[in-house]
Amino acid sequence: MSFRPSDILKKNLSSSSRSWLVRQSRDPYVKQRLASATSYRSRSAFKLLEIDKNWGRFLSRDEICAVVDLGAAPGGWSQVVAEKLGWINPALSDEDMDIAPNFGLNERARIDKFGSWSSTAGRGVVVAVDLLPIAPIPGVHTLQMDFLSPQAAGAVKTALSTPENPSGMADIILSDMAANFSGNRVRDVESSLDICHSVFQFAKDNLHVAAANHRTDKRRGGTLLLKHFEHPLSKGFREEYLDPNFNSVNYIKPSASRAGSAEGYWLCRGWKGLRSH
Ligand SMILES: C[S@@+](CC[C@H](N)C(=O)[O-])C[C@H]1O[C@@H](n2cnc3c(N)ncnc32)[C@H](O)[C@@H]1O
Repeated sequence: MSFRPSDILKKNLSSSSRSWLVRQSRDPYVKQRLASATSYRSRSAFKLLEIDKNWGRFLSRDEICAVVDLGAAPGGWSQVVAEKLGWINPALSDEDMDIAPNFGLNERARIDKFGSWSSTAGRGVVVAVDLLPIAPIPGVHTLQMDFLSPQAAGAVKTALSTPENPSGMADIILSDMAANFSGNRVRDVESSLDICHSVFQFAKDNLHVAAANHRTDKRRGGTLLLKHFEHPLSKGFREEYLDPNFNSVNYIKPSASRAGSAEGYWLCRGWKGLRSH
């Protein structure tokens, strides 16, 4: 499938729509995603693949068995996680995948070789939440709801509680949630911070704490990957809530994230289990 706006189409569009179309048509990640109907559903998937690859492949560790994906629609991140947990057949091994700098190009090779994604028996549970519907993904339990609603935490907890994960605790919480842009910078940052606070509250009650005895149980403190928008208020949030409660917090701007966007991610590793907020 190609994505090149025709001259007639370009002539009839507003200048902002025209530049959007041109930008899309030149974007290597958009091209890659459109190359196959069975490939990742979102351009965002390449951000998660890049972060995982550059930060210790935290999605693939053996002990990972419960992952929450917040703001998951259309499902690109959930596809990546389902693949890492073995729910989607990774026809090529991780070693074969040379994600950077041409993120996902081996995905094309994988699809060419095997025809389409195929599902297998994986491990663990993935819970994906969004206001919008998410088409089924093997191994992923989807919840269509507002994560900021009072019912959300309980619903996610129930979905996480499986015979394999009786505590209902999460090993990894991912949040790519973003409210629709209003165009008002202050309001947009405030909505992003509301989301960050709500995700932190959920993490506080539901992220695995490191196992007390590392010799018998290798489980580390849980991981939180949290999208936010750069702003002094966001920096304050990080200093007050994230830095004291995780062993490490890193700011990441993946190359698949558009340079002009203020979005960034905090990768917070080693939840300490403090309950001070
Ligand atoms: C950038 S998209 C996520 C893309 C996704 N990571 C992927 O790879 O397909 C952000 C999502 O956040 C969702 N969202 C925003 N506010 C939300 C809320 N309060 N509750 C649940 N989802 C929300 C939006 O509906 C949108 O689908």
